[in-house]
Amino acid sequence: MIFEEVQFRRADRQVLAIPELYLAERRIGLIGDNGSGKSTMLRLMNGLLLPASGRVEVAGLDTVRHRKDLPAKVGFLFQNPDHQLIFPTVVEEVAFGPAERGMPAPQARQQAMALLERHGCAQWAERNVNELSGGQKQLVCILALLATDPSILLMDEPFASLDLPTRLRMYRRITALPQRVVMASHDFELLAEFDRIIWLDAGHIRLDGRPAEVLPAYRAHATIVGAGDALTS
Ligand SMILES: Nc1ncnc2c1ncn2[C@@H]1O[C@H](COP(=O)(O)OP(=O)(O)OP(=O)(O)O)[C@@H](O)[C@H]1O
Repeated sequence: MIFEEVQFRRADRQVLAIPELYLAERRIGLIGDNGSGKSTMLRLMNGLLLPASGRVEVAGLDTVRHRKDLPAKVGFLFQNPDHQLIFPTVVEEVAFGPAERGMPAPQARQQAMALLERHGCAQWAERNVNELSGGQKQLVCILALLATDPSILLMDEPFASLDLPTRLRMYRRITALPQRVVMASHDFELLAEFDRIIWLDAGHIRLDGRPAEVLPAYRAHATIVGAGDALTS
């Protein structure tokens, strides 16, 4: 994945500026305060947003010129599961991606059932997605994404509403995945296992390196900022 002289604006404001970035590690974490540009960066990688200037290349594809080809290679997990779930039942949701990519419907359904079983949620198969809790919906989104077997997974705070046992299960699952993962997260326990962490600050890369370097630096910054708020409130 490559960012070259990328600028992105919202209304009149520049919200992301990345002069040059080459991402080759298998597990990359994005951290930063709310509004620092993490979601924007992920959406530039999946072609949902296009750079105002510069170039983004993902899985060898220029996101502007090859936008239509990106979904086959790049899986994206939204922060809010309601933005992702479109089918009435859980099994239909998980079976949709592979069926859309040409797998015969019965086989796609069988594979979806196997995936649901492996994650202990086969009993949800015929349930309406709207009847699930927020965390359950999030898990269905993750399984639907894994079912499509993309070569790159982009995840925007995927574990925010999962309970601890489910979160630990998903950690193990993500760690074992062969795919490249880029994940925006505030979950330092998981990010500590990653290969590279990028700290975004007001749309700029403030620090980029190993978790052992970047996570404590961000934590120290957050502590200082938090203490400042406490003193002034
Ligand atoms: N639809 C929008 N219209 C205008 N500005 C937006 C829009 N979406 C995001 N922004 C702005 O872009 C900037 C970056 O937002 P972004 O969602 O990328 O941040 P983030 O780091 O993912 O935040 P969070 O941790 O809260 O999810 C913020 O200043 C935000 O206010």
